[in-house]
Amino acid sequence: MKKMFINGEWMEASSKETRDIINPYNQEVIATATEGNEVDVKLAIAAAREAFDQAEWPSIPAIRRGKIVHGIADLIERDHAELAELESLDTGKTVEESRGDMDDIAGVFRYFAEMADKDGGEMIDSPIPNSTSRVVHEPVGVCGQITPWNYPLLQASWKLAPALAAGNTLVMKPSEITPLTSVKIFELMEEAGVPPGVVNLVLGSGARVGAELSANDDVDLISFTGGIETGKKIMQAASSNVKILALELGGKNPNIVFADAAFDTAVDQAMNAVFFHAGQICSAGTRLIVEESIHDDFINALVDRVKKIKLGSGFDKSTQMGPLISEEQLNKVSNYVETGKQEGATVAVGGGRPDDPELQNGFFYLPTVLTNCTTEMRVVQDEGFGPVITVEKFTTEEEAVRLANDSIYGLSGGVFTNDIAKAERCVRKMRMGTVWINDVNLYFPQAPWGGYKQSGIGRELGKTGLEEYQETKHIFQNLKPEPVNWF
Ligand SMILES: NC(=O)c1ccc[n+]([C@@H]2O[C@H](COP(=O)([O-])OP(=O)(O)OC[C@H]3O[C@@H](n4cnc5c(N)ncnc54)[C@H](O)[C@@H]3O)[C@@H](O)[C@H]2O)c1
Ligand SMILES: C[N+](C)(C)CC=O
Repeated sequence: MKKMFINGEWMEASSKETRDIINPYNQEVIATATEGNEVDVKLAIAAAREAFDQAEWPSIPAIRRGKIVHGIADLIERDHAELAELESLDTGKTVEESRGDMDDIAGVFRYFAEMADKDGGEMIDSPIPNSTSRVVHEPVGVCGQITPWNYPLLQASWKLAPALAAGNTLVMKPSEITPLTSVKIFELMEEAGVPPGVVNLVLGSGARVGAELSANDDVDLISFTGGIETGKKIMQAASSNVKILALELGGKNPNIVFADAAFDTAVDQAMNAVFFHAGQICSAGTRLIVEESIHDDFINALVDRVKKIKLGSGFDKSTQMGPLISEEQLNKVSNYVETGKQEGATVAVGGGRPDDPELQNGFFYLPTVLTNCTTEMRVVQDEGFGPVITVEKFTTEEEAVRLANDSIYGLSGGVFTNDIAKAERCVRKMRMGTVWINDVNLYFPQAPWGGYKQSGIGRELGKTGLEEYQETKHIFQNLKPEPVNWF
């Protein structure tokens, strides 16, 4: 039984309800998790509140907090193989991808561990005679953290590491369908010496655990990664006590390919942009925008390679793409492609489930390329969150940028060209939080991550990722106090 971690103790939900955790490759039950509700999350929030207000964790020297966060990274490296396998079992992604995630995750804990004691505040040149003025950063308090199923531990690490380094206490709610690595990281945080009550884990649904965490007045900050509609609900709930809010939402990310780009690299990267983790990536380059003069050759080359993508178990070394996460997601992607067909898109390859008998129990969908797409189509505007690329054409640089920006989202985008001045002009006009020139889907702890427009509010990672978990305080000191005699 996968349990919750509240106030330093592993426990079952008060209701004793449970949930089966399903392997998306074959629908086998791989674990049973206790299913929390409002009662459990209130208990966890009370523990986090007390741990913060007693102030042991927020007030220990930051260098000691940093050492504990480094210790968590050490344990992730020690248990790297086990964590990667758990993540693949739970999500269906290839073990190779999960290993890469675990490297990134250890790096995120190290990055924020190093930052913990580097902020000594800032002196301000006070305009008032005989005074000092300085700015210090302090932890925000109790943080609620809600994560999605597509990168369960990676998205959790982007929240846990900075929150801890900055001296906060927290309650995390992972996706109810992929809790395995989140449970494991809480075991590792306990082993690393994080004091009781500082980190709390509540398992359960968004509608019950997530909603309570977002609305509860004892929570000072809510950090959410997930879909846009859930983000809007959380924003409303968080208004109850004017919580600090950080939202990492969806994307519908353009990938512009100019005729002068290195052709084979651009084809290769157009695939990397979207077929990792079966396209279930917020920053997946699902909108391919290709210059008309190379469009037909580009699509032919792309389709040739897409046909060869090997689907299968994430544990099979020859597998290049695993299943979708759930039946619900499979239906969503199938309906999305059907919508595209009705709108006039052409299926150049894929467009359905594979007929390989070995894949019938898994939630597999073929890698798919839809051509003849135009910006107003739903398939070009909606986040499908599956292995599907839509292809649009352009003739001028201005048109390419205009198409790329024609979206409610603004998470990420790519530009492929050998003309660096053109690339620079384009990326400066693209309204997205991350833009790549001649590359796709790269992120690392040192650089901020987040969205423009409806892709979110705030930034994770980088210096800003720590600041998200800090309050800013101005301290003014009168060095020569005496009566003012105004009244
Ligand atoms: N911007 C990013 O960095 C980023 C990263 C990963 C995923 N995502 C986005 O996440 C989405 C896929 O993940 P998902 O399907 O798990 O998203 P989701 O919004 O359905 O669920 C995310 C989390 O929110 C919880 N939740 C659901 N309803 C809730 C409510 N009313 N109140 C509080 N919590 C609630 C869920 O239980 C889950 O833990 C995609 O849109 C993807 O683009 C964004
Ligand atoms: C943020 N990222 C790219 C790691 C995962 C998005 O789904």
